[in-house]
Amino acid sequence: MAGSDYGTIFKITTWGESHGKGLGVVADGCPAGIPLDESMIQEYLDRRKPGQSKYTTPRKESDQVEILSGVFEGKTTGTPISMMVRNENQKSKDYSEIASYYRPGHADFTFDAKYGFRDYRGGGRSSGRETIGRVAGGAIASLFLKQLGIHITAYTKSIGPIHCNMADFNAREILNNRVCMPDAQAAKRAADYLDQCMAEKNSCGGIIECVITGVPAGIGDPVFEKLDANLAKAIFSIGAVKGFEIGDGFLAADATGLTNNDAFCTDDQGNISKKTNHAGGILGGISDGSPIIFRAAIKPTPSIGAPQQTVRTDGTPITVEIKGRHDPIIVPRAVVVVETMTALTLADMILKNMSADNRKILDFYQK
Ligand SMILES: Cc1cc2nc3c(=O)[nH]c(=O)nc-3n(C[C@H](O)[C@H](O)[C@H](O)COP(=O)(O)O)c2cc1C
Ligand SMILES: C=C(O[C@@H]1CC(C(=O)O)=C[C@@H](OP(=O)(O)O)[C@H]1O)C(=O)O
Repeated sequence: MAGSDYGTIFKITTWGESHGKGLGVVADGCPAGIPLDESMIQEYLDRRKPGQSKYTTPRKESDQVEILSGVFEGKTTGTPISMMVRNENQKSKDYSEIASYYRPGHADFTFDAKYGFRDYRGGGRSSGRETIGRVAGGAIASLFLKQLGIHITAYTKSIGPIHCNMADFNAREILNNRVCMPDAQAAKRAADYLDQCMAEKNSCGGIIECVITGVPAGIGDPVFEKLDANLAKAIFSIGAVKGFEIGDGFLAADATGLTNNDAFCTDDQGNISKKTNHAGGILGGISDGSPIIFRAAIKPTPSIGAPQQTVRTDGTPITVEIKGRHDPIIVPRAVVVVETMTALTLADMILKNMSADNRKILDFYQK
């Protein structure tokens, strides 16, 4: 299927469907010599896997990864790294009904419009389960970036009307509570809100924020390959993402030049930095050395049990109560997907940047 590849030098191709035999990724362009084994990938996949709490889909999958190629004696070899996860808990008969109608908010109608035929078992290729390949490939990109001192942290900033109080930010909470919020009190209130939505067979959305530290100034290309443009594309490619903003984002529209501009300054060591970070760490599509900060808006899960109006594939009106095993909220499961798509984008742009400055090329050849 066209559109399943992402990246230029460090690139991935994801494959598989929600109810097929399995899903996976081929990650190519990763430099040789990076320590890698299955447990390092599994750590990331375990943060994404379904069936972990009452706030995720009850579909129980172990999501155990197998590395099929590209790793020898615990290190990447520089050749394509192929990884696979087998589906174990498909209950495809629960989905026979949705073959005959179009779920509001899901991709059923548009897949039929495009291909004239769709794998209706679960979301098929449009299922959130496809993100397994992104997380596995992006885990490698994250490990590549960590050795450069670049760290990516995403978390749930809000769920429905419940927002984290950033004064209470506690990084350990992100992995500790079921909604991945860095504020324990907000996490409790969010859980209550989710209980209420679930009791009404409804779903809700929220916002994921992502902070990247350690990116030096100078990463990203002008014009069509801007770092912020590529991050927006990577994040928008995740199912259910409906908004992206960087730095002050949409609030910048309410600011003036004086309040929005970040003043430059020089520190004690003579390094140039900025006094504030309204820009979110990117100017002219190129990193400016400040932390990169962006947010993604995630819509409510489309497949819900409450009655909804739709039509059958032949156009007859119908009221549906969708069955199957669905996430009551997508946000917490998408946090690690945002992190790993960010890692893939940055790893690729850093590798592309190696040829940007003749001084660096001369340095390499004159050594
Ligand atoms: C991690 C993840 C889990 C998801 N879980 C569900 C789910 O359980 N049920 C559902 O209807 N949609 C779920 N989605 C959202 C759909 O995949 C998505 O809404 C659908 O593909 C339509 O794409 P769009 O919302 O980007 O237009 C999930 C998405 C992600 C990223
Ligand atoms: C199983 C996962 O989440 C699935 C994402 C999803 C969707 O429509 O996006 C729908 C449900 O599964 P199915 O495709 O069987 O309907 C979720 O359970 C997963 O992400 O691993």
